[in-house]
Amino acid sequence: MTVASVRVSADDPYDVVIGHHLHDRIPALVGDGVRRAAVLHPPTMLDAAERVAHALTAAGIEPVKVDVPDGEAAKTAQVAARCWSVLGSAGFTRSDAVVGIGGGSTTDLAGFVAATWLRGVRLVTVPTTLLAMVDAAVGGKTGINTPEGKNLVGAFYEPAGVICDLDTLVSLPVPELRSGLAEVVKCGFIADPEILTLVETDPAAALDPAGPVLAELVRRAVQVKATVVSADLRESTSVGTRVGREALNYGHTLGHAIEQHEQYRWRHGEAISTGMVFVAELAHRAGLIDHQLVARHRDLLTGLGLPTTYRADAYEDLRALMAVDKKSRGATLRFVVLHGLARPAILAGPEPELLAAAYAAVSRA
Ligand SMILES: NC(=O)c1ccc[n+]([C@@H]2O[C@H](COP(=O)([O-])OP(=O)(O)OC[C@H]3O[C@@H](n4cnc5c(N)ncnc54)[C@H](O)[C@@H]3O)[C@@H](O)[C@H]2O)c1
Ligand SMILES: O=C(O)C(=O)C[C@@H](O)[C@H](O)[C@H](O)COP(=O)(O)O
Ligand SMILES: [Zn+2]
Repeated sequence: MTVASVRVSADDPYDVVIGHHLHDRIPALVGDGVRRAAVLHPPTMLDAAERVAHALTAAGIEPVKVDVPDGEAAKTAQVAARCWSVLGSAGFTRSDAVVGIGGGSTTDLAGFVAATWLRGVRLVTVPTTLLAMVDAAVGGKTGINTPEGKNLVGAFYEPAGVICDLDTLVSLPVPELRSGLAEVVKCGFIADPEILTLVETDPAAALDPAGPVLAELVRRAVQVKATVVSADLRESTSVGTRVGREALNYGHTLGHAIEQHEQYRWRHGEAISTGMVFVAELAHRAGLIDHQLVARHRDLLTGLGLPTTYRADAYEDLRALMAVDKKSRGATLRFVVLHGLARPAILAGPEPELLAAAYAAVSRA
């Protein structure tokens, strides 16, 4: 049953289908002319991958299951190379396809493998975490990490379609739901304040994987992402303070630095949560937003059980890690900030004192 279908209209339009019992639709999306499909999945999604493999077989498509490491450990050059070897040994051609079923780590890797094998084979993403449904599996950013930083190697490569089966969220641990909600809340601050109202009105309902509130939050967040990506797929339209796709990076400059500093022990959404409060503090100190909007960030995110502080002694390390952020231009750090609710903009090269003061406001001993 489809709850909503959201179109992404960038280079090659495709739909993000949100609903229940949707996995039967995967073979049709993989495509008629396709002979074989590699099904990349983490160990936690083995059963789901087997069901998908069964459905593909029934549709006359030969499945090749590829078990990839769980979590961030999947996003390495070594794992990508292992996937290329599997495709190479199986003789995958351009009439074959890649399906990524799992969280954002799996769909980022699967997308990168699909983008790079033979310079591009068909890709279908099947996100099974909240975070991947509302963000990672949608919009064509694919990639892996390097020792120097997060997502430093990758490609913009669009899927042929995205299947968000809400039923899979029922087995998702609560901390993973919270992490996904951080990206949902991000969409609220940058574009759709109704998201914030829904979460503030009933945070427990937002965390109920089987309830209607979460389904509505998924639809709204996917719509925000689709609108932004449709206007600026390759993140190339920011000029001066005006921001394009980079708006989706709200909270990510510090967030990615924290993830790397923690050697990926923090979940992505947890790091982004602290990162959002940090840029709200930065925008406030730059005279762009009032303190009530900063407090709204803190209250909403703590209300969801997400972190909003980080170690005071890590500041110098984090500054160095932020320098490799993709938004940097030369030595100039660029941050996505708000000029008001749902008014994202770029703040380039803030004074070191301003940065340090904003960090002090989110730091703890
Ligand atoms: N490409 C993009 O635009 C984009 C956007 C946002 C985030 N990301 C990336 O996504 C990654 C984070 O994704 P994530 O939060 O989904 O983490 P994840 O992929 O590591 O998944 C989190 C955990 O949930 C488990 N899991 C997945 N589905 C499950 C289910 N239905 N039931 C039980 N357990 C399940 C996984 O095995 C894993 O242990 C990060 O690498 C981040 O950089 C990419
Ligand atoms: O889709 C985008 O664009 C985003 O920035 C979404 C982010 O939530 C996501 O974490 C993305 O992977 C970050 O991209 P990066 O370019 O900063 O690596
Ligand atoms: Zn993110």
